Amino acid sequence: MDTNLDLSCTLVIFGATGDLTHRKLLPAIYNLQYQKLLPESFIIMAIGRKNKTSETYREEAYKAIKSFSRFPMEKEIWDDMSHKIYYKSMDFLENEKYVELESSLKSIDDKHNTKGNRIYYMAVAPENFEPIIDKLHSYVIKREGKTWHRVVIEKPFGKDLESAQYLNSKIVEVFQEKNTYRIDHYLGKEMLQNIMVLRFANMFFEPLWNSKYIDSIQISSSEKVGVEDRGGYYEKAGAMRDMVQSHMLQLVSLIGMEPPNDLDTESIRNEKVKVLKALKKITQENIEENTVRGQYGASQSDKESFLGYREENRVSAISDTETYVALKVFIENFRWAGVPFYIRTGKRMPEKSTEIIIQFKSIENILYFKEKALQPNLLVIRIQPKEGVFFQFNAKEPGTQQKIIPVQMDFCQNCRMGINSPEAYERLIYDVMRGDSTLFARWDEVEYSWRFVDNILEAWRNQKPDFPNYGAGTWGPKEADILLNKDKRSWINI
Ligand SMILES: NC(=O)C1=CN([C@@H]2O[C@H](COP(=O)(O)OP(=O)(O)OC[C@H]3O[C@@H](n4cnc5c(N)ncnc54)[C@H](OP(=O)(O)O)[C@@H]3O)[C@@H](O)[C@H]2O)C=CC1
Ligand SMILES: O=C1O[C@H](COP(=O)(O)O)[C@@H](O)[C@H](O)[C@H]1O
Repeated sequence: MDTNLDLSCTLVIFGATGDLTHRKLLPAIYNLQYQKLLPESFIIMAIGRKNKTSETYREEAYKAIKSFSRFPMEKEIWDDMSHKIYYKSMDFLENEKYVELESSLKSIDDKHNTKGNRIYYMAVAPENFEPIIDKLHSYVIKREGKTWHRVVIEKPFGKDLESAQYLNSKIVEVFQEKNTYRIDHYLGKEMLQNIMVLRFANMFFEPLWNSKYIDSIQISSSEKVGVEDRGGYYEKAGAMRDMVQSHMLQLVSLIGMEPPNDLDTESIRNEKVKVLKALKKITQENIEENTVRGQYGASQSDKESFLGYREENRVSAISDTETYVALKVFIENFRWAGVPFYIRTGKRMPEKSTEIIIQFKSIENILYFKEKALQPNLLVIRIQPKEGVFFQFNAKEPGTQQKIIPVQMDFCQNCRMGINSPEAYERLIYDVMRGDSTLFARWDEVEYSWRFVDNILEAWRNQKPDFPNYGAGTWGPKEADILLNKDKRSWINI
């Protein structure tokens, strides 16, 4: 990466009054400013529908950053940043507003010497991605000299394969692939970036990373929160589109991929996409034995009481939107033949946690046959909230008796003094400025994820689920336990 790159640009945020901008984007930008990573000519053009002045928007941004930033709010840093934030109120479905927008952006370019470079960030509902890009094409974007125009598309990228293909066809009319950043913020998380390092920089993992030594893999991402106030969006998405199509399948790719020839963007993406192409199809014929879906219902205990998904979000009383998914997935290639990848994700679970558990095969118990069955070795990659690596192995319990017990080595990355891991969005926004798309999804990754997910959604459409089927604050429907019990395994909660 060229460290002398000129990062001058205007970041145009569509949806700047929304939840994502407040909780993630503004704090991430402040954190970059805090670390002195932003150039003098870095400007934010915040766009929302609500009527407000740049001054009132700055006050709102200040509060958001104060609440959500990992670095403390410091006057000097905020002063440096705040006067470079502009707000424009516009309905982004109105054509003439784009003429005004271009004129505002032009005067910002001239005043702040941004060189005309721009990032258009789509922090808006998915159905608005295409109309905005279309209008930018007609009224705003002009390719001139060395200036660059990049687009960041939030997820979900489409609602199925067909809509994703359509959206992509519209994007390529305006932006080259190298200027298109399909964001999956999980890829910006520290421990996801660490997966390749763990696998390919350690002699004791890579030789064992295959079906000969690995029994099964569990990838779990649980959230304590419910759908909160995103019911309008979520009702059309569900956990499958919201989490599995993007984040969970990215985790599968990183765990399953072959070593790339090189660490450049395309070599890594080439290997990831091969995993997605090799996923065994789940269709009507095998849906029962490979999938479980759930929706949380109301629950009450001494400590807490929760509304069910339907009441909490005021959606249809017969909504069949899933807030929980568990899958058994196979990668049909030489390395992974026969190794199940169990995936689960859900809202309103007992805790917030994302982790990957690699369960190794049990050793032939020839020597220690008097023992109860020896515990399998486990390698746990902790993504969040604790970041680190945990390894479980067998050892002799101290004492006069021969007793073997599982013991653990636990490396906690974010417990180490002085480590305050960057938020995913910090890294990702910085990468867009630097023109590095390694941690973003290439079109074919999105395409093959949809191919896999669409088959499941199609099969589910043919059956009416019996929802709600798990209580808020529990680990999901009992069928998810049965999914593993049938294979003589169970979910591991470390
Ligand atoms: N929130 C999150 O944690 C995450 C969100 N995402 C994705 O980010 C995107 C944004 O999500 P989120 O911030 O939650 O959504 P919100 O509903 O909170 O925000 C939507 C934004 O779009 C603006 N808007 C809507 N319609 C118009 C219009 N016609 N003209 C101008 N502005 C309009 C709203 O402006 P106004 O309020 O002024 O009406 C608001 O700024 C989505 O694609 C979502 O899937 C992805 C990961 C996490
Ligand atoms: O993309 C999304 O991710 C969040 C979970 O992200 P995390 O970084 O907090 O694990 C999820 O809540 C949201 O529904 C989804 O759109």
